[in-house]
Amino acid sequence: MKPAGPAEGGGMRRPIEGREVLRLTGAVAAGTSAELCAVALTATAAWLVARAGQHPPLSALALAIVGVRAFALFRGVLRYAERLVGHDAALRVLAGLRVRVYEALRRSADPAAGAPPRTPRDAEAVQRMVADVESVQDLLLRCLLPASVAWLTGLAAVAVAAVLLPAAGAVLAGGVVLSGVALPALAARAARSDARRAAGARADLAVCALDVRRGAADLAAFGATGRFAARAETAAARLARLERRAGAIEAAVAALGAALQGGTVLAVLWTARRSGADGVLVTVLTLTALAALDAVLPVAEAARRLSEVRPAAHRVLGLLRAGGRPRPHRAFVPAPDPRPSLELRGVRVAYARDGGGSVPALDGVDLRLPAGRKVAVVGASGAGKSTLLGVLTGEVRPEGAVLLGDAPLGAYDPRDVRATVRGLTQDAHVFNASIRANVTLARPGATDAEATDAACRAGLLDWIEALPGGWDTLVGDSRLSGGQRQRLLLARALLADPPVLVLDEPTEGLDLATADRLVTDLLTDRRTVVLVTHRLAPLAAADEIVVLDRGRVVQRGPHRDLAGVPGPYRDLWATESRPGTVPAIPRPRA
Ligand SMILES: Nc1ncnc2c1ncn2[C@@H]1O[C@H](COP(=O)(O)OP(=O)(O)OP(=O)(O)O)[C@@H](O)[C@H]1O
Repeated sequence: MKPAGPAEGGGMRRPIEGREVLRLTGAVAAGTSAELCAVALTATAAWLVARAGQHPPLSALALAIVGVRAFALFRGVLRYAERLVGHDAALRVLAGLRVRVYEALRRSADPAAGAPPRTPRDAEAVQRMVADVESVQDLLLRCLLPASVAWLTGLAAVAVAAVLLPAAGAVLAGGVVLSGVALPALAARAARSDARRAAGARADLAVCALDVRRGAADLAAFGATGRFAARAETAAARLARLERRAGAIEAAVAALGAALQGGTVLAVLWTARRSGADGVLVTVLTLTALAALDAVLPVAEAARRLSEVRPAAHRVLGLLRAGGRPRPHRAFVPAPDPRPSLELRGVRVAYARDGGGSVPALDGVDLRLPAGRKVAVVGASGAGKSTLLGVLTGEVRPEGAVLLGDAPLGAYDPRDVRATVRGLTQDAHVFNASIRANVTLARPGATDAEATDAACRAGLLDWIEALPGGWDTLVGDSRLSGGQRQRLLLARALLADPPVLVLDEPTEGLDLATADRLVTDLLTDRRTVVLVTHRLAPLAAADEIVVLDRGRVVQRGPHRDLAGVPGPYRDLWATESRPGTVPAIPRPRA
């Protein structure tokens, strides 16, 4: 049994590590100190002006003058320190979070480790998760940090005011609660429903814009550009309306905040005067209240942003919880033989339908693959061919039994399964890297001779050698023709050299002669091969051909038998043998 990787089986850690919590606390401390310096600066300056009006000796003002200078200086320095420490902590949290989220995504997408089959929306979900992680930065820097600083500053200002004049302290406390708690709650509530609607409108606009951009040529050819552009414009107008509304709410919250600040300042002034405090104290308390509310009012903006980023933060946390939950320790059976048999018994796969219910992609499929057997799978589009390969590789978990050697496929370490059954599946990817890196990805230790041999068998070598950059030429999905891409992926699959090779349409995009030569070569290989193909000409070399229709095996046997009996295979064979016809499996009538 192989040792588990560093992240495998790791328990759920806190979303933010202890050291980052310490850094963030430091940022809050620096931010609060900066805001307190600002409040103290206003209060001291107020005292200085009011006291100076009484014409005291200069020495009586000296300390306050020094205080004003010191508070102004420290305010700047501390604000800088807050930005520095806060951003440093947030970026560190983000860096750690990214690694853990990708790890959790990897685990949650590993079907062999218990993940559900992939859905077409998986890529969308991964993209959204990447954006979600970025929004955690906003959560820290624009929500939690400013809100903590504001509340602590408000609390300290209320305490100081209460010491100077308890009644004024009580009034200021009321103003702080209204501006720091009630107003933010209101702002968050208004923003929440707006954010939901705006997110929907933004997604609609993105889909429309993507359709117009990607399908520009088709739309122009069919004269439908105007209709699709109008759809995009409607979506854009709806988004603009929502954004204008959000702007109006933001302005209303700011106005309400200013009114609360003004009201609190006037109330403190009135209370201080009524309590008989001297003019200097009244001035100090009034301006302290003004500065304290200046510090507290940003909580409303933080709350508004919080309601925008909260769904994203929930999704990240949910993923970390699901992906980081300790997996029960599983004892795997030892790796299979170097040339194992593979068998499906009564295999059934049903995919969930969007509107509810499920649709069977495979229904009671049996398949025996003793070591070295060559099987071709044919059938109409949607018949279940790719799903069948997914079951063999462990990507799709079916009902029924899948035996690798003597043990169920699920009893093996997923890494052993991957090393034993693999090949070319429909979602294989060409990376933006050199041809060499793309081909040897399957076996990083492969020698040049082995890579050359795989490329030669895949019919790729002549093309590589004709390139000025040869094996070091940079490629990527968008820089290759369909045939080049397929051959490159096939070379990678051949170099992997697994005991059971599964190939989904390996000859797609190749000319017929090359495709037939390639399939014949694959079907005379020493290993087990399961091949999905639409081209029947070279299938005489296969031990068995399995014809699928709507998830069921409707015919099976060698080419010479199937081609001689009435049925979908003979129909297809007749069509393919007729010159100038496009092969296609006809569906038997239901
Ligand atoms: N992830 C999925 N979610 C929902 N339905 C799916 C999913 N994958 C496949 N299906 C459905 O299962 C059925 C079998 O699909 P599968 O891809 O196995 O067919 P196929 O024979 O390989 O088709 P093709 O030749 O077009 O690739 C189809 O009806 C398809 O729509």
